[in-house]
Amino acid sequence: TCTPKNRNDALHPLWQSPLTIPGGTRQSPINIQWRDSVYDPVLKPLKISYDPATCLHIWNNGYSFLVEFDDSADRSIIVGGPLENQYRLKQFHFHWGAINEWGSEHTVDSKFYPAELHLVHWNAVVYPTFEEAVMEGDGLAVIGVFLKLGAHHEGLQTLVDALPAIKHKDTVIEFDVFDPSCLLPPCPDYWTYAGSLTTPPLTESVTWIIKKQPIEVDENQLEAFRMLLFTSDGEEEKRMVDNFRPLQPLMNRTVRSSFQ
Ligand SMILES: C[C@H](CNC(=O)c1ccc(S(N)(=O)=O)cc1)Cn1ccc2ccccc21
Ligand SMILES: [Zn+2]
Repeated sequence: TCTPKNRNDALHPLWQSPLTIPGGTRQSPINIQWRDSVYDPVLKPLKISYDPATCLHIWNNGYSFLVEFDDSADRSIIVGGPLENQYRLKQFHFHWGAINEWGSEHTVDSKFYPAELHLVHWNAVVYPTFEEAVMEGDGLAVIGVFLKLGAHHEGLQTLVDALPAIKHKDTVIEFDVFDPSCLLPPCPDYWTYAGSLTTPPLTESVTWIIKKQPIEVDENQLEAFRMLLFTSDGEEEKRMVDNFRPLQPLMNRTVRSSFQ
């Protein structure tokens, strides 16, 4: 079998794209080594205000399932934390594993969680469109929330109940009211670092805000994620699992914490 001359040339099976961006210096995800993170007293609390009525639809895009929001005005926004401007919520989605041993994109002290939620926001103060913000260093802000196996999560169940209707790639259903705040842990503590999108185009445009405290979901809810398919209706079925990118080198970056 022909193996790439080095791992960097390996193609990731899921995305048929290089595992590393040539010249990439701020790629995501990364391992967060708790003891190496630096408390920054200048970091403000993150202020989150979402309008549940901005929710549009939930769909399977062949990588994950995502809930999209009306981002034509400043109705669902985050501000503060490490951010200079306010950022508008565009969508949220998840990454998960085939089994509970792995599935998250970021790790904490090399520990994987079974899944990770990403709430994707863009800097509409500075950039006219999301597409342009995707290409800029301060264009996006993504809140990462770890999911751990535990109690049933009421708020998540609303999403889980919709999944059978979007089993196949490119299926979508109306989703008119949902407040993503119910998916956030109560603890305000977070880590933050400069990174990238974890799927193509892998642009280095994301200020990552990773919540320290995970939310708890139960086994049935994780299994519901795993019944989704990467494939379209009529194609040979491929279960949507392990849709996370491998860890990327920290390089010359410091992870800051909002807590001591
Ligand atoms: C990026 C955009 C599609 N991707 C995303 O929006 C996205 C958002 C968050 C993450 S994560 N997992 O890091 O939170 C990953 C991908 C399409 N798009 C817009 C402009 C554009 C230009 C070239 C190719 C695709 C393009
Ligand atoms: Zn993601």
